[in-house]
Amino acid sequence: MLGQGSRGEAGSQPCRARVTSWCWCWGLGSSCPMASVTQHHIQKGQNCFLLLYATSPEDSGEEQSSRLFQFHKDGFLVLEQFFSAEECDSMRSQIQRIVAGMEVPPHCRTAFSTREEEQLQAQGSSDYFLTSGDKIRFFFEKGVLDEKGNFLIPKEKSISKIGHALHAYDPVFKQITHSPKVQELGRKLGLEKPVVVQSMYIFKQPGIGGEVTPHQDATFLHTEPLGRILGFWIALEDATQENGCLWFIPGSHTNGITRRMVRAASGASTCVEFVGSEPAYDDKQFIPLPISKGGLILIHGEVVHKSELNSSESSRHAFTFHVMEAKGTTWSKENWLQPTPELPFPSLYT
Ligand SMILES: O=C(O)CCC(=O)C(=O)O
Ligand SMILES: [Fe+2]
Repeated sequence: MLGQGSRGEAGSQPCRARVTSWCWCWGLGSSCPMASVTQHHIQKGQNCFLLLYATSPEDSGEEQSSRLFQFHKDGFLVLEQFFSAEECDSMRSQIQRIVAGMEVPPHCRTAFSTREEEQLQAQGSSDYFLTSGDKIRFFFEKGVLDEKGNFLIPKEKSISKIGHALHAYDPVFKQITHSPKVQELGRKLGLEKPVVVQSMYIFKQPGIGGEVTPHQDATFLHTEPLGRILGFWIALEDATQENGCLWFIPGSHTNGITRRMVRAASGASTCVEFVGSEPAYDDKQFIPLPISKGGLILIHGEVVHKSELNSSESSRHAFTFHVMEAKGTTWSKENWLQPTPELPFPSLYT
């Protein structure tokens, strides 16, 4: 079984060694005995995973090692059938119950978007968004509300996402987030003190589910140093190119971030603002990652990813949560999302 335990010696000739074990390297630089191997063999970035080379063949776990190698290389990893159909259905049923009981005052009905201008207009000016980190709140697609916040289409078809604390306050999502297999994966990833910072249920409604423009999650969830954020994205239905699966730029997680969303100074007209800008990526750099219901995609906090408008007739529901390795990490006080006395970021390992 692959684990963190078998710390083999760092060979000076890593290419000849067999990669059988690994841990998360937090960019410890020269104090890390494996740093030279990492830099030589994996990537040049400061924040990267560190492969360890096992000394004994019994430790193998080659398949998992090669998957992890792929994760380090690409910045994302697909784990098919991580959750069962029943687990996916239980999340879907639970969200139906939550939506049935939804009450959102008209003035709180804001559209969710990752387009910068819209974000500043809608989320950025909205306290409803800014204080949603420790709540279960509802965000809507563009064009589904009139000026007074009345629904133009049935409300259950108008929701874009629910966030940002299902993992803490809803029993079904809490159980999934902290499920033994997620915890085991965290341990295999070498996470020592992982905390859950946010969660979202994303609907990608048929016909109107909006695009999520290219971004890096660390733009919104900034840490010092970088490299401490990991997204868990769970397909609750088959995600295809037609209904808006995720797309990634492989290897784009190694060059830091280009943009940050920060809390604006008090008195500003919006609650958040952007510092820096997202480069214009070439569409050809992205690869689609279709995945079946129950699949899990691990998303490195700095990998560039997006999803397109869902113009199909099938929805594309997903549950996603983000974890931070809290050991030796500072959460930015400028992030829109802040831990609160009611909800300090909970440990993944509970
Ligand atoms: O589900 C999507 O379309 C986008 C999700 C995403 O960007 C994320 O979970 O980090
Ligand atoms: Fe994202």
